Amino acid sequence: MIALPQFPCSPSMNYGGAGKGTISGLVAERLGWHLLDSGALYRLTAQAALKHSVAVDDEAGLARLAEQLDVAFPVEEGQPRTFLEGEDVGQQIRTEQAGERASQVAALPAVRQALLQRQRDFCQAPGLVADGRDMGTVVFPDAPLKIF
Ligand SMILES: Nc1ncnc2c1ncn2[C@@H]1O[C@H](COP(=O)(O)OP(=O)(O)O)[C@@H](O)[C@H]1O
Ligand SMILES: Nc1ccn([C@@H]2O[C@H](COP(=O)(O)OP(=O)(O)O)[C@@H](O)[C@H]2O)c(=O)n1
Repeated sequence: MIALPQFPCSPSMNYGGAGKGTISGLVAERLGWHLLDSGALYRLTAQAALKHSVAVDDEAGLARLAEQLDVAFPVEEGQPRTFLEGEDVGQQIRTEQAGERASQVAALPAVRQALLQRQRDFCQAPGLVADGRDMGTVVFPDAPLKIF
């Protein structure tokens, strides 16, 4: 982790429920680095679709939503929060149903393409811990450390 490019990224990939989100958060906190929970972006895209009545099979409409997604991940009183268009949706996007909708929108290539640059934009100094299945292969192929 010393021979790093300008803005190092450490993607982690794993199966759902294995604890990768928890570990990623702890590592980012310990290093004082940024954190990308890529799954949250897919969950938020699905949530935005629900809010704006865009069908889960409307690939072009979903890609537009993903491109324009108004999201924020502030930490308030030590707690990470997830905002969509100014509304705290942290609870709503964590339900099983929200996860299923996220998987549906994540299967659409145009949505994945739309979220690609947004995810790369998270890679800022002093570094980024990026959590998600395609972090090391597609989003940050040059990451100096990949944990599978
Ligand atoms: N080391 C651990 N020991 C016990 N429970 C854990 C540990 N890491 C994570 N968990 C719990 O397991 C569940 C899934 O963890 P999470 O980090 O969301 O997994 P993933 O990101 O791989 O889907 C959460 O409820 C979390 O609190
Ligand atoms: N990098 C990523 C992250 C999530 N996803 C999708 O988004 C869903 C929600 O991601 P998550 O990380 O919150 O959930 P789990 O992987 O823990 O189920 C996943 O089930 C995948 O379908 C993806 O396709 N690519």
